[in-house]
Amino acid sequence: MASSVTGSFTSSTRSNDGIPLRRAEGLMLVLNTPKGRGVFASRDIPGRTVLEVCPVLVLDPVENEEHIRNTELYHYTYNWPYTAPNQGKIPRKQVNGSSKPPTMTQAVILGLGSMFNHSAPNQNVGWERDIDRQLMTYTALRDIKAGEELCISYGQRLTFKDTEEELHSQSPDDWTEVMNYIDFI
Ligand SMILES: C[S@@+](CC[C@H](N)C(=O)[O-])C[C@H]1O[C@@H](n2cnc3c(N)ncnc32)[C@H](O)[C@@H]1O
Repeated sequence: MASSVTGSFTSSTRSNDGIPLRRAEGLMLVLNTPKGRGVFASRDIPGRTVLEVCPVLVLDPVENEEHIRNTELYHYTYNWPYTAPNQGKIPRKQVNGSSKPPTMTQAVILGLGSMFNHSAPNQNVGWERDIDRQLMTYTALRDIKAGEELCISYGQRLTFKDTEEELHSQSPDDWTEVMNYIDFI
């Protein structure tokens, strides 16, 4: 990390106009689950609780394709709509030789957002992008009991073997059902 951060604050950093960042009480990181690390509830969490508001690092699409895609970090990124900086300026190179400016890229979610594992049958956390402010908000989709893992859905194209694959037959046939949960928040 660049070492330009110092202990001093400018007048603008004392402003009250900032974005409130939140992390709910009762979240814990468990290190050795079958999915690697995971986020669990250490107490009951009511449905609709905002679990975390996470700042986002939006990646340059070319850097993402040429570099990040070949690293472990790629498994932690989310699809993110891309707007070139400086109104209409396109990245220094196009993605995969395409003649069109990219409209999508990937983003790294800072904070706990990158620790939520995937569960198709037991998704209990929804996420919502705030494109303009480069934030991701995670919300409990239902009441969550102490001891439950907090899981999002990564969708259907996974880049790893899902430890819950055998449970998929019990997941909703109709994915609009899952979208309905998400509308609930
Ligand atoms: C965003 S990270 C989640 C945190 C990760 N478990 C860790 O320890 O850093 C995504 C990675 O977690 C693992 N993972 C998440 N959900 C999984 C699942 N249902 N089955 C197996 N592995 C899973 C995969 O290795 C995946 O690439």
